[in-house]
Amino acid sequence: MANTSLNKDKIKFLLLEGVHQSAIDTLKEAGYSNIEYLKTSLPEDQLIEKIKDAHFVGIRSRTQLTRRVFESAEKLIAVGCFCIGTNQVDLDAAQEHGVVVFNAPYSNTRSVAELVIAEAILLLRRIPEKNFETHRGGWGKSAAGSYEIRGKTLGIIGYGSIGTQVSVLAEGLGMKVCFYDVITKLPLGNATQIRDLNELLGMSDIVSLHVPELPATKDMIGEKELAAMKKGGILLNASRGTVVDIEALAAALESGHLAGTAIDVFPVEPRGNGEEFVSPLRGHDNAILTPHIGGSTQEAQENIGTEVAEKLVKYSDNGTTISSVNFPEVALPSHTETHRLLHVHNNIPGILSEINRVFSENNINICGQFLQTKGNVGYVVVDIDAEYSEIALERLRQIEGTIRARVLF
Ligand SMILES: NC(=O)c1ccc[n+]([C@@H]2O[C@H](COP(=O)([O-])OP(=O)(O)OC[C@H]3O[C@@H](n4cnc5c(N)ncnc54)[C@H](O)[C@@H]3O)[C@@H](O)[C@H]2O)c1
Ligand SMILES: O=C(O)[C@H](O)COP(=O)(O)O
Repeated sequence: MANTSLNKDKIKFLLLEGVHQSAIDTLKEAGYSNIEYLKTSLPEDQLIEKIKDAHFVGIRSRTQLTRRVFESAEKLIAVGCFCIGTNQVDLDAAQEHGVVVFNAPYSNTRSVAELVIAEAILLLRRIPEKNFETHRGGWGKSAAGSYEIRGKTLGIIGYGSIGTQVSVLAEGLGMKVCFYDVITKLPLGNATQIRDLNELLGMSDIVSLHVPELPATKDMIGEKELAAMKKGGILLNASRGTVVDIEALAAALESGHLAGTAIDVFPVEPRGNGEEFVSPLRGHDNAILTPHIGGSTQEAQENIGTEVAEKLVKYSDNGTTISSVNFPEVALPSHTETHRLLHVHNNIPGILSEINRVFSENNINICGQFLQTKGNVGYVVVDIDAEYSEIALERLRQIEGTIRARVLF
């Protein structure tokens, strides 16, 4: 088991939002026992108090890690997003404070893809309305407005990890698939890339959104885009709530322009279970509304727990930052018989020579050195003889532009 300069029982992990038990198991197996576990997210002020003595924090999509939070989190060295999205984290502020952010880019993608396909079938058969009607004592046996999925056209917006899986599953069911993406993508199966969003909207029976939350995707589907969809079309959104203008969607359902919708993510979501969900879509029988559970399956959550916890352990034990979303990526070998210095600094000219001066002036032999920069931050890792690590660490911390430095034994 690798050693850290601080005893492992002093390294505190704060895990929020009920991340899976597999995360705790992974941390404990690696020797980390100082774990505070909360089932919910925390509002900013409470989070600021809790995070003060944490070295690592684990969150899901609900916890907002703002600049203010990073300013108070003096001990924090890494964030684990136990989900795909990282839009809830101020990544620039994290970088400026030398905090590495990891996520789980793939583990829940299959769960989202399965949900989307299931919703498409249910909406084409008008099951949500029939379900409500039957529960109310009605009996609406009719084929009117009900269709097979076979032969229908699915338009995917955002052909990434989830969009591509939806594409493959849809083709397996006999659908025609087209997609729109800002990047030229290799189509899987017989899918076709369409360069114009309006064209895709006009040719699809079902439109499914799989883009990230970005300024460019905010209200990407509004009144104009909904009008460009086929009459009787179906809209699915399991990406981010900001992507669809929800008032315009409600209007498109009310006017009968759309036959149905399934929405898993909303512009404003309750902060936790128990808080009322408010939306203009409530009360529409042809709208499947789910509480942001696209990735909420046992399989996905267990895999995410292990994946992200392993990344945090690796960074703590060894300094590796591979697959970080905001930090220079460095894959490091293990360091037996040497001590490892980790130096995070502002990416400014001359800082590497300042770092190397510490070793040359103190006659310290460098056994291994790794450097990577990303944006405004640089990350240098230096393996040296154990006896010199304390003095070198002290000197490295004095270099102007240093954000954070630590040593691994
Ligand atoms: N509902 C849930 O529980 C749930 C679960 C997992 C992921 N998600 C969300 O799903 C989304 C997609 O996830 P992913 O893993 O497929 O992401 P990804 O990064 O693999 O794919 C996103 C795709 O969108 C494309 N894109 C970006 N901007 C675009 C634009 N303006 N127009 C068209 N295409 C654009 C990208 O080029 C990329 O191909 C993310 O927002 C993620 O947070 C939601
Ligand atoms: O970004 C994600 O992976 C999804 O939005 C799921 O987030 P969750 O873990 O908070 O359900």
